[in-house]
Amino acid sequence: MKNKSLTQYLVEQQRQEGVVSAELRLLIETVARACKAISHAVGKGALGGVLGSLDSENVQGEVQKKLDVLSNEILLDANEWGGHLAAMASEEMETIHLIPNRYPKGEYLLLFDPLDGSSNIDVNVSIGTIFSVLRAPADASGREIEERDFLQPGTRQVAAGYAVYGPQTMLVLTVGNGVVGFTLDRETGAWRLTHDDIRIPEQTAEFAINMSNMRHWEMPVRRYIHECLAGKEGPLGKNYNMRWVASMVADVHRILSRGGVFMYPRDERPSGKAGKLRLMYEANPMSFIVEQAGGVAIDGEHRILDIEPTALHQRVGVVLGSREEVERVQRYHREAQQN
Ligand SMILES: O=P(O)(O)OC[C@H]1O[C@](O)(COP(=O)(O)O)[C@@H](O)[C@@H]1O
Repeated sequence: MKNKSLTQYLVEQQRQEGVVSAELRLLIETVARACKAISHAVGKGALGGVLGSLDSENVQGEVQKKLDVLSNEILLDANEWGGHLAAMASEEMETIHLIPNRYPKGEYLLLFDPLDGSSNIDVNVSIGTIFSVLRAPADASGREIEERDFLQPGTRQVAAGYAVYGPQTMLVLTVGNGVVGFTLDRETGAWRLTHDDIRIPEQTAEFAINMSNMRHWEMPVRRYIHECLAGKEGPLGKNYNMRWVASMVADVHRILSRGGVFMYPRDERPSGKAGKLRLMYEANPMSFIVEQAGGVAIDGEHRILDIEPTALHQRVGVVLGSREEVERVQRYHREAQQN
């Protein structure tokens, strides 16, 4: 049977489930089109002159890669004029991006990490784009959108997704009605539904963490990883495998495909306490997807989606994936507090 297109899927969600408005459908299709353009740029690599770094740094103080900036521009240009957005925010921009006055405004706010896993760009390893969609607050109508309008907990997201640029280009999406995956047909340029109702297995024996930071992790995470490393002879009674791509998109995609636990924990140093990953455009969209696929996502102790954001570029600890393992880490945090 022919695989459904992204448009067909969204129209069905609009008609049958009522979870997607016409404006949200346009928004998601526009983001998907932009991801297709980013995928083309990524695919050209050195032939397109897109590899390497620029002299600039982003708001996080990280050196910007050419593809970071290009992907950011592709997403801004694609989403400015359609009339579906009130404003955008990006990892690559210090402050929010208002829709220019020459274009009509819509009711949604779009946040994105245009190219996640930048350190993998030049070495031809999977990278991705992450996005999150919120509604502009009702009291924002008739006035200019401000940064505080974006500071909503992840539970308010109406859609979230990522594109992974790997051996295949895929778009994984939730509109709050489960998780689905589309594969880009490179011959026709269409997104085709290939992964219906993605579910994360509850149990796993695979973890993903940057082991080089072990000395900085908070104690409950150290305890958990020590137990994983102890294998069959240890308290967990099974041998674990480890994977770390260093692109959150690729690591989370593997976990959605075959289970596992992904961790970028808070650390013990005062300077690093909050973690590395960004709440609004990395942790929140991924947590929404993971929960919709039956998994769990916490900052160590608390559900990530319940966090009340205080800043656009806020960082957060992340432990997400298969239910049993994530709940174990959470339990270790509780036990550490009781002692
Ligand atoms: O290099 P590290 O410390 O292992 O960090 C890898 C993590 O950083 C990230 O790449 C985020 O950084 P960028 O958004 O700058 O690419 C995550 O995708 C990944 O999980």
